[in-house]
Amino acid sequence: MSLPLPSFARLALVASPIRLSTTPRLVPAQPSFSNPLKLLSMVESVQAVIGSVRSLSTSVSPPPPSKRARSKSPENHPHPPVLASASAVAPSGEPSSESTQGSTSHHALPAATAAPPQLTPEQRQKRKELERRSKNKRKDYLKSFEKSGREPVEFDIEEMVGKQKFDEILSKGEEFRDALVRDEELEVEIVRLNSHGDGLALAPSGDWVIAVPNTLPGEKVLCRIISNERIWSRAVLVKVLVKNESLRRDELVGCKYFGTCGGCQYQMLTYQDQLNIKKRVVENAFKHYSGLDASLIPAVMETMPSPKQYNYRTKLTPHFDLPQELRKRRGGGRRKGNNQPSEKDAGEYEFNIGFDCVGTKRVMDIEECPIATATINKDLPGERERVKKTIHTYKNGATILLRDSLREYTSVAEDNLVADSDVSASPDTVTVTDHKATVKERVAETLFESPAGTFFQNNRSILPSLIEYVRDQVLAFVPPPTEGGLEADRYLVDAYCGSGLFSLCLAKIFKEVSGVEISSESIKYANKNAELNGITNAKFLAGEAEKIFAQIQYPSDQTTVIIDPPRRGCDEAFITQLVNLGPANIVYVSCNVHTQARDVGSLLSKAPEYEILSIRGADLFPQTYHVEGVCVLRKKRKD
Ligand SMILES: C[S@@+](CC[C@H](N)C(=O)[O-])C[C@H]1O[C@@H](n2cnc3c(N)ncnc32)[C@H](O)[C@@H]1O
Repeated sequence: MSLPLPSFARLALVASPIRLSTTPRLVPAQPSFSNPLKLLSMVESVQAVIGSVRSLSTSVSPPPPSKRARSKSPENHPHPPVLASASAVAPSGEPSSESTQGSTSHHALPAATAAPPQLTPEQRQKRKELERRSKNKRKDYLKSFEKSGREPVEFDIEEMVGKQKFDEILSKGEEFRDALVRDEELEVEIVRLNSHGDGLALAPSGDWVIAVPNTLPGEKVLCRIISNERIWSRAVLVKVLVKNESLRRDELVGCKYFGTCGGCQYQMLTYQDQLNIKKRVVENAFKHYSGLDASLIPAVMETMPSPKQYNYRTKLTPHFDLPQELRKRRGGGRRKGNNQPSEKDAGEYEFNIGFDCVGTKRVMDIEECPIATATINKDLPGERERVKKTIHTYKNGATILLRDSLREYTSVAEDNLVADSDVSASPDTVTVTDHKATVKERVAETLFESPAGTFFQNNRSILPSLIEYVRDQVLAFVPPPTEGGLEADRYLVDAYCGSGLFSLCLAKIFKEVSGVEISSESIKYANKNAELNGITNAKFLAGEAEKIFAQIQYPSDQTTVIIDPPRRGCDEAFITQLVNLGPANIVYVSCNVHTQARDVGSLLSKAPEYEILSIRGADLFPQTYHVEGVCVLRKKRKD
């Protein structure tokens, strides 16, 4: 019987010496293998592929444990076109002559040692160059795979080209071939969105996928290829030829840069459609990354909407590269004295300050950002001007920080915090640009201070609903009664607590709360914030999240743990100790639903006594593809 051909997901199984890091990677559901012989021969076949990869990339060394997991996932649309099966999506046309030539070279890639027949010196040179590029791409891919596992887009590709073809491409080592020619323009039909909000289309060859930002399922578009990735190519939209009339609402677009700036993806959609898309992203994350049987995953709830859909971002970080001209004038630092660029000529340099363009790392000039608060937009021109005037003082490019802070807690009217009509700069808020300066926030009645350079949630308008939702999840759990028949006390562990958002907002419903956070600066402010709010039942600890478990002695059946880690998710050590504590309730909040799904799967595999009660996305970043996940778990009661 022919073996299922290896994919990189399975490749992870055999790359165990590299995998045995303390940090779990974003690895999707693994198939269970009942037949050890089959597994063994599959391992051998995978090792053969690894061998060929390693022979091409001898310098790949085990990378450090995961620091960051990329937020990508497959995407389904609220009104998805029927996904064609592999056979139904067979090539709709022959590859162009250029791409055919390209693929000839790439097909030869796994057998890089075999001498090519009768090639001209130019052809040999070209072939060498392609091999070098593929080798580098493989190296990069392996590194990123070690960090974050299989990319969500790969699930889309596998479904679109068909599993058999997908596995075949990997086994032949053809996944990095230059399948499409750069700058080539192609007419394609978008069949779905990926988790980054890009439309995905099958290339004419039928065994490759093209991602085209700013397109929607069902649309026919003209796109221009900009780069080849792993089994897919990036393209930019040239023109929508046939638009999706039921989804595309270009009149809703609220920004003059939309379509060119890489910051937002969904401005051409109604808000409800944005929420529906995000719900599908959460569903697919749990389907592909939790490794759980579908029966254990409850139906994903409707996405929690943001009261503000524009002017909500309280933090903006435009960046810039050092102008080439300035670099040249510095002469690599060799020029001395009066020849050095000075304040006098700072204004001469032309450079952009803003965000990356769609699909590239080129910075585009951004003078206003309608998803940022009106206060930030009021102060953005001044900050840009300051950078332009002082550019000669920068050694390199940099990122500038603008944070919207309340001036005083007392003066802020509730509707200034949340109303969508707040489009002119509020007199109650001020922009802070110094990383060390203090930012003031209020979430319902709870007041917060934190240094501008540390973490605080960026959409102030949705925080009251988010906190209320989490509070309801905690209160829905009634701890077993005490001997006197009274409701027992509740305890909270707030892991990855920042400056105390969850613990302090919820302190009232607990007997005691304990927060842990790696940033000692944030912990300093968490303690200050407890004082600021007159909260006396909160303790905070600076350190790795798992350190908290040695510090608390809460009765597990009365304890809730809130987890809100960075994008890379929780460390294995944390999950193990969480399982040892065995709290009654777990509320896992995450800005990366893929690592969240992975961690929840890992938790349930270690502790099957837990069940998932609910999964829900929260829209902290309207107009963009980002979605925050909230997953509630509970220990099954014996009674
Ligand atoms: C997404 S933020 C959440 C913060 C807080 N819950 C809030 O909503 O404001 C994640 C936090 O985890 C912290 N962090 C990162 N790695 C950590 C670790 N290994 N242990 C504890 N905290 C960590 C970061 O400093 C950051 O403040």
